[in-house]
Amino acid sequence: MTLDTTETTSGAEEFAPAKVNLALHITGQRADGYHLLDSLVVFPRIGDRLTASKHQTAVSPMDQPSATATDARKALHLTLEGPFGSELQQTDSADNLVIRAFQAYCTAVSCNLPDVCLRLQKNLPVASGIGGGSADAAAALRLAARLTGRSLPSRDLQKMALTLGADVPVCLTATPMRMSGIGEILSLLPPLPAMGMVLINPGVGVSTPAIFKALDRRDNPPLPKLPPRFADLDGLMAYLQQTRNDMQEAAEQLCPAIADVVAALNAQPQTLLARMSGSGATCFALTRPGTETTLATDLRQAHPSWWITSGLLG
Ligand SMILES: C[C@@](CO)(OP(=O)(O)O)[C@H](O)COP(=O)(O)OP(=O)(O)OC[C@H]1O[C@@H](n2ccc(N)nc2=O)[C@H](O)[C@@H]1O
Ligand SMILES: Nc1ncnc2c1ncn2[C@@H]1O[C@H](COP(=O)(O)OP(=O)(O)O)[C@@H](O)[C@H]1O
Repeated sequence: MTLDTTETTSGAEEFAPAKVNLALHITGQRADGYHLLDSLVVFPRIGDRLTASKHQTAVSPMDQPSATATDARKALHLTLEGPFGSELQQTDSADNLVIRAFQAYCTAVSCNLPDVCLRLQKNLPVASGIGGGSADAAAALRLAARLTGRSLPSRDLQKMALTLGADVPVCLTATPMRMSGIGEILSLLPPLPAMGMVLINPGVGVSTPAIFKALDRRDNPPLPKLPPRFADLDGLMAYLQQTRNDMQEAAEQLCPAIADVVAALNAQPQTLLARMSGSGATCFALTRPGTETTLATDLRQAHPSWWITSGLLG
């Protein structure tokens, strides 16, 4: 995917695509408790948007943001908008991964924080297995690099990303990757065929550490050997059928709605593969390109309370 980075009259913008684990094998555990993964990660054109604009001294009542959080100590202002913005409002803005990433970057390049207002359009559900916070952190690192005009060697940037979260390094690439270690070892995948994707969250937040803790096994086999290329979408599906999400069973036990989502996706003719992403509760279906919209529409009618969205991959 080409990352959508724009300069507009209102400022600079970074797209923060969702991270979807097409397969997630848990292969071990480090002495510090972190789990070793072997995962195929992709980035649909579905995500948050982070914008930086020059400080405005006066804001008319019409322009008042839906929710505003200010990091007073450092003069970085973060406005939270969009369908899930208010959920993050309860958290201190200094803990928001956008602010943490900005601060970490500016410290590393020995720059003052740029005098900008940050605006996060939060379209992705929070704590939902699609790395919304990690995607935002990665977008903030990219934006900080643009605004300060100072770059970091890629090895240092990846190291910094890992301190913000195990999923942040892969989100920095926003490119289909095989991810291993605890998230820091990344390798390119063979080119993937075009496909559609539907994401569904049943409206339940799931705690990543809680699901890791609840796992029955931590020594599962790694991913099967990847072919040099996938002939077509059917070839990719045949490969993915041999893979799993090793967190899904534990997540379904703690959050039974996940099994309902996967069953609802599997009952639709457009679905080629349905599975949970990350530690849940968001699940995805892969479809032939063009059929993802009807799948999303059909399920929205049957399950109006679920968050359902669709997009293309590749
Ligand atoms: C499970 C995955 C799969 O992609 O996705 P999500 O469900 O978060 O989307 C990730 O490994 C999550 O990465 P991320 O959400 O960045 O995790 P972090 O903030 O670094 O860690 C949160 C907590 O999860 C546990 N953790 C995380 C990563 C890992 N490889 N092993 C772990 O045991 C640790 O208990 C840690 O304290
Ligand atoms: N910008 C952000 N977006 C989402 N979550 C954030 C953000 N900043 C901090 N967080 C915190 O990070 C945690 C993990 O969020 P998230 O990345 O959405 O989870 P997941 O990786 O499971 O999808 C949440 O509990 C949330 O409080």
